[in-house]
This record gives sequence, C-alpha cells and structure tokens, in this order.
Amino acid sequence: MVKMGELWTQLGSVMASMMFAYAMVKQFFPDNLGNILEKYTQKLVGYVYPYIQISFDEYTVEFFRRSEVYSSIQSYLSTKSSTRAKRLKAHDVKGSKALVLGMDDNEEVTDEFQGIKLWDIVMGSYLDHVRQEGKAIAVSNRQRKLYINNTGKGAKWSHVVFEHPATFETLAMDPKEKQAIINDLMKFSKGKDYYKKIGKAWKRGYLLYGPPGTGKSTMISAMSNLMNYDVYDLELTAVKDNTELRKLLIDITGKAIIVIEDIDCSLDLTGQRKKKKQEEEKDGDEKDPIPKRPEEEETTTSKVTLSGLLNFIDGIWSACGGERLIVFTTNYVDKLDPALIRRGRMDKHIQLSYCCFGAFKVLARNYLDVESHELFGTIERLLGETDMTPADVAENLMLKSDTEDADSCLKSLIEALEAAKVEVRVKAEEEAKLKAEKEEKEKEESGNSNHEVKCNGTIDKVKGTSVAEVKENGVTP
Ligand SMILES: Nc1ncnc2c1ncn2[C@@H]1O[C@H](COP(=O)(O)OP(=O)(O)OP(=O)(O)O)[C@@H](O)[C@H]1O
Ligand SMILES: [Mg+2]
Repeated sequence: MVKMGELWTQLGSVMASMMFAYAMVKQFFPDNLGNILEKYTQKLVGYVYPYIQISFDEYTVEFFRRSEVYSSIQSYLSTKSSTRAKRLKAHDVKGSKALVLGMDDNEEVTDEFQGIKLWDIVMGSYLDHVRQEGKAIAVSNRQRKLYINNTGKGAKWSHVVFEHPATFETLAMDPKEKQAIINDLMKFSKGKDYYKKIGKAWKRGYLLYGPPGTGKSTMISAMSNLMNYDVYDLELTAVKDNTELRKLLIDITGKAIIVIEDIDCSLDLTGQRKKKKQEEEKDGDEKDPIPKRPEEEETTTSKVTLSGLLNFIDGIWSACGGERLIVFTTNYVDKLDPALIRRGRMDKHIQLSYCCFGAFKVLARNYLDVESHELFGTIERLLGETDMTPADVAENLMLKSDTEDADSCLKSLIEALEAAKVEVRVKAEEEAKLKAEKEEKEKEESGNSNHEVKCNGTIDKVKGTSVAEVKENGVTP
C-alpha cells in the first residue's frame, strides 16, 4: 500500500516535470500548431495522470480585484511552504505585518489534512479548510488600525496603525469580573451561527462607566488586542448630522470596535467636556438627569439627534458587516438617557471603580514584578478604607529613578493612601461645618433679607472649590 502511494507520488512529480518541459518547448511552435500539440498532450496526460488539478486565478474578473480565495490560499500555504519547500518567494502583502512567504515557481508541497496525505482526500472539505485557515492567518497577520473621524473632513474616517500595549493581563480589576468579561467577548466572537439562529444582528454593546482614571479607555485597547478588531473612535461632535453619521457607519467593516467616549458629553453635543464639567461643578446636584436634546442647546455645532444615534446603533445598517462591538464610556451613568443604555443596545454594563486589592496586585506585578510583600496587608486595609483610582495607584508604583525600588514605591503608595484618607476626613469635617453655618445663617436670614446674597455667594464658592479638589485627587467626598 505504501509502495503504491510512493509510486503515485513519483509519477506525479514526473508528470509535473514533463508538463513543465512541454511548456518550454511549446514556445518554439507557431500558435495553431502549439494549440493542437497542447490538446493531444493534455489527452495523453489524462490517460496516465491520476490527479485532478484545480487552478485559482490571482485576480477576479470583476474590476481586476485580487481574489479573496487566492489570498487565503496564499496565506495558508505560506505557513506550510516556509517549512517544507526549498525555494521561496517573499511577497509584501498590503495590510500585513510581516512578509508573506510563498513557494517559488515549480515548487511543490504536500499537505496533511485530517491525518491523511492530501493525494487521497476529497477536495471539497480540504478546500474549505484551506480557505478558513488562510483567512484566520491573514487576520492574525494584518495590522490593526485606529480610525478617527475628523472635523471638517465630512463623513470620512482617517486611520493610523493601532499599537496600544494594554491587554487584559495588564488591566487592573477584580480577577473574577475580568474573566467574566473575557468569557463574554470570546463567546461573542464565536457566536456567528448563534446570532443568526436567534435572529439578532451580530453585534454587542458595552457600557463602561466609572470615575476618571479607572481604566475605561485602557479596557477598550485590551478588548481590541484580545479580539484582534480595529477600533473606530467616533467623535460625535465632529459629525454634522444624522445622514453623515449613517455614512460613517456604512464605512465601518466587520471585526470592529466602535467607540464613543464620554457619551454623556457627546450626546447633548456641546462638544465641550470641560465646559460641561465646570457647569456641573457649579450646579451641583440640581442638574437635570436627562441630557438636553440638541435642539434645546444654544451652542450646538452638530445636528445629530438622540434618535439618530439610536438608529446608528440598532438600525438596519448597523447589521451589515457583522461582528462589531459598540462601546460607550461615561463618568456619569445616571445622566444618560435610559433609552440609550437599555439592554439590547448596551447589552453589558461594566462598572470600573476605585482600586480594590485584587486590582492592586495586578498593578504591583506589572509595575514592580512583586507577587507578595510584607506591606501588602497594610495596603489592603487602606484600600478598603480609602478610594483611590488605579491610575493614581499606578503612578505611585511606577519606578521614577534608578534609586527607587519595590519597597520605596509601596511605602510611597501607603503614604499617598494615608494622605488621601486624612484629606477625605478633613473635607467631610469642613463640609459638615459649612452646612451647620449655612443652617445657622438661614435662621438669621428669616429676620434679615439684606443678608441673603452675601451668604449664598460664600457658600457656593467654598462648595465649588471643595468638589473640584476632591475630584482632582480621585477621591470621593
Ligand atoms: N484598571 C486599570 N488597569 C491598569 N491601568 C490603569 C487602570 N486604570 C487606569 N490605569 C492607568 O491610568 C491611565 C488612565 O486610565 P484610562 O485612560 O483608561 O482611564 P479612563 O477610565 O478612561 O479615564 P477617563 O474617564 O478620564 O477617560 C492609563 O493609561 C493606565 O496607565
Ligand atoms: Mg478614557
């Protein structure tokens, strides 16, 4: 049996060599004589040559585009040929991180599939395998991109190569929560048939919320690195109207993460996060929880409406392309319109919060290569008593000079945590004192209306400063 197989293999090689020699000789015959010769040679070869040949053209007939099947086969064979063929050709394939190695002319490789030499296999299932594997290899080789829509460019994306080093491994958060998010993402990426079965577009919405510096943007980069998806960072305030928004959506390919950062600021389309934050700090808690619609805003430059955005997320166009994640981030989840974040639109709500001990351990491992330390107990206790963002913890753990080491960084973190704890207590005492003073003055005011303006002014000013300072330090009052 083995001998027979070898015999066929040798015969195959001999026939291939004969056909190559024939191709050389054919050049020296006039055209019509060459054609006759070809016809009879093919017939003759057909009697003795036991194999079927399938050719794949490099370019499609339509618009001379490069054939997708050809590219997949090329990617697939590049992994085989580089180990088994002797003469290789290197191709610079567009969008690929590395050179793709292919076989040189007249080289041959034999592949194994499902444990059998290919000579014996049914071509259908093997070709499907080559296509799928080739596509996967091409996807893992391609350079990921970060797309942005700029003001003044109309409904157009421009891009740069996406190279953010954040991964879920380096992301500091509770390990169980982190694993749940990874599982959710992996399930989604394999869910093509499932989504089809349940009649839903193959997309999933994530709402990431939490105070500044807790890792929302970092998590988006980790998602992109895990899933190998491009990132489309959509700046809503740069989109003129709903039509432009739709045009941008149509240009987004599959395997993409569409990101709208600070959705609470984009949605009312003032486009000025800073200004909005200042207003909030001034207004305190009296602000309307539902953001204003664009038509109510005076400083609006964009006419994208809430309904336009909802259509963007779940209108029929959003189903085209498939395999998309839509991620919103916000610092103020309570201020979002419930319609925008209901399940089905934003399927998974993820809270990123102040640094817990589990998250600290990830940072200590990343920044200091320390798995355990005698100071960990103190740090665990302090993190339970004080709110500090992972960004602030990370800053304390970062080695800033050659004289610093793990011990000194952990000590400086403890100092920072203790200082934050004291600060919170002082602020709370100050606020309690101010409140008492206010109440006292209100009592006096009932008999003296002239006093009113002065008291309110003082109180507002002190309160505004206090809130801003606490925010800056990443600590809740
Ligand atoms: N959970 C985290 N794990 C690891 N690093 C973090 C984490 N959170 C913050 N950092 C560090 O702090 C920096 C700021 O974090 P990031 O930009 O992700 O915060 P954010 O939540 O998006 O803040 P904002 O609401 O202001 O946009 C990051 O570059 C990273 O170094
Ligand atoms: Mg951010």
